Amino acid sequence: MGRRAKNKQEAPAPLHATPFQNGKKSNGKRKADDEEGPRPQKKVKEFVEGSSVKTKSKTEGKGDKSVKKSKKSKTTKISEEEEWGADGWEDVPEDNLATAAQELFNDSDGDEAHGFTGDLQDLEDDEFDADDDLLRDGVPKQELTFSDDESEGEENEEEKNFPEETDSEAGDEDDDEPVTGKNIEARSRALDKKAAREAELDLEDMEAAQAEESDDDDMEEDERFVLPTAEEREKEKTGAGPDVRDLQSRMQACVRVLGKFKKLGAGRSRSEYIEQLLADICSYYGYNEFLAEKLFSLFPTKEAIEFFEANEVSRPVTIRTNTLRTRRRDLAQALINRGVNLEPIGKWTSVGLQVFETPVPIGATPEYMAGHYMLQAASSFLPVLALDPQPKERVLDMASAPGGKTTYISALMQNTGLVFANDSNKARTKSLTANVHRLGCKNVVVCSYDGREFPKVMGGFDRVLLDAPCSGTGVISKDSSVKVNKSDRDFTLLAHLQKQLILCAIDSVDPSSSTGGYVVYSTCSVTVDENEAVVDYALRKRPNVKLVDTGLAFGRPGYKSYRGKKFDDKVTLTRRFYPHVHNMDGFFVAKFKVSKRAKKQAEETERDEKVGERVTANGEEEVEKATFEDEEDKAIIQNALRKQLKAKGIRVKPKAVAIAG
Ligand SMILES: C[S@@+](CC[C@H](N)C(=O)[O-])C[C@H]1O[C@@H](n2cnc3c(N)ncnc32)[C@H](O)[C@@H]1O
Repeated sequence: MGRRAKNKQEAPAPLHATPFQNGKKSNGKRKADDEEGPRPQKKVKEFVEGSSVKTKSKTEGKGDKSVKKSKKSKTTKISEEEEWGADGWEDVPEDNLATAAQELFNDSDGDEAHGFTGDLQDLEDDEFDADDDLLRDGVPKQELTFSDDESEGEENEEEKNFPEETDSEAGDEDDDEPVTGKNIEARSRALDKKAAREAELDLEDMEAAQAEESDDDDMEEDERFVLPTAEEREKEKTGAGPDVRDLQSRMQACVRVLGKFKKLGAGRSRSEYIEQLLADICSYYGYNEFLAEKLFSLFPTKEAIEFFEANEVSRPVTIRTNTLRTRRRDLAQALINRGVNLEPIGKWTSVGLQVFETPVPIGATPEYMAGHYMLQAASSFLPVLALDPQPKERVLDMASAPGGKTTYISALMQNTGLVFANDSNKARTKSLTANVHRLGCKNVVVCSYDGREFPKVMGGFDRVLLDAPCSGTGVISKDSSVKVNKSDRDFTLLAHLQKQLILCAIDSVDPSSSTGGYVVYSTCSVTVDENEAVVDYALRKRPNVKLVDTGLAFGRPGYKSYRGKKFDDKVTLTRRFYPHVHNMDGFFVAKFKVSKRAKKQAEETERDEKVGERVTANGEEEVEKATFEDEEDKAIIQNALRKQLKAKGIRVKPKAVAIAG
């Protein structure tokens, strides 16, 4: 069994077993899987002075050819995104691209490599002939067949040449045989079948494990785990900290006890075990206590550990075909010819490809430079699929930089209509503009306003996407700084901003749009404060909107209640995506239909907005003005305006500073 089926993002795809599954090591079959092929990079932990943790990749420095982000790229990304959380990795830093491109095409003109936005054909014919020949040497030109490309309406000759596979043929597919244009579709089907067989085996394994577990019960009763005493814990803190293995087995033991508390509780309270487990999670994975607890409380105990484990593993490298420039089959063919090992992501997307190995930098191939694809996390396709933009519509992407979703929206609209790509961060609109040009999106207007200024700036949109600034708790595997740099206050402020933005997004929609009238709200965070609580707030503040089905084929329903706070029943229509369940970044998607406001409703909303109520991140109700006319909002908006003016090189009067006392 090769790595591909294992990493394949068929949804919902189970990730590898974690060391904590069933409180036991992963089963033999999974181990065999692991041994056969590379897997997402696991970070190895080094415990330094008790609780602080350093992480490094096992494959670091080994010359591994599998795709991974360079250290430089990671650092740049973190600094760019630390404020708002990473979202996918659409914004491959331009510097990296330029260097990588130059490495790949030493003969080509650096400026052209930067600025080229034309058609690949031009590149192939002119500058890159020699290099392409080199790259193509030894890789015979292959033919490729995809039947599900959205750009294709008719069945073509090539497809007819591939008869349906029988089960046995699919099963006999050899994983080590190279992927070719001809066999890629068959391989994909075979892998689907293998995955299904695997799932069956998993079930059998699980049943066997459960049976084994009950046999073990007597033994477990004899070997009840005893929590360390307060002194022992203190000693651990002041000393060198527990050994990694001891930590692991203590966590396993706590999970096991909490799973069968009545039997194994050993006279201690549940909260004592939870406290110990949380302390160990902080030491082992390197989270601050606040975030560890916040994330832990989202899941049942065993699943929480699976979530934390999945955050230690890189997500698969995925790209989105830009159908404005090419078709997926042609793109796959071109990349395969360069030696790239790839496969369609899954049935739910007709434009996504998953890259397993590549001998060339995937962010600097001629196809990349010519805008044939976007480096884009699979999760980042989802809000756009939910938005479902139609040709000729007027769409607002309210927080759009660096443009992964904007360019997808533009492609789905087939370069017709208008997409307003807004982002309040002027600096980030540079990479947005670059991507818009590279991908040949001609229906996009880039602008830079604070999203809360809409619809005053502009309204009447058929659809609005609010891919909101968030804490990034869904993308910890890409940006581990989130583990330690988020506090309670950050979540309160973010939720406040998200609530303001979502109302503006709703108010920017034309409720009488004949084709649309939708808002999609998404975040790359998994916390309830930033997701269900925001959606619930919008439903209460805008009685003219209702939640509708996202149309996404997978994902878990949103929480109906959380920590004593009950949300609107329809919140279950929202979708949550998790690294440990779907093998993609943690993500949240909600879709609203906006209707006309009844006059009475409009008046009520207006009144409400003057003295409304706000739900804080902790679920407490607070009285506040919901209009953006209160002092706090004014200050924020003023500040944003000052920044914008400064960025435009306009001199701004210094702020009046109140001097206390
Ligand atoms: C999650 S990222 C968006 C990613 C983008 N949708 C994509 O797919 O490439 C959130 C963005 O919100 C922007 N942002 C933060 N506050 C904003 C505001 N008040 N109004 C508009 N944009 C804002 C940030 O600059 C950031 O680029």
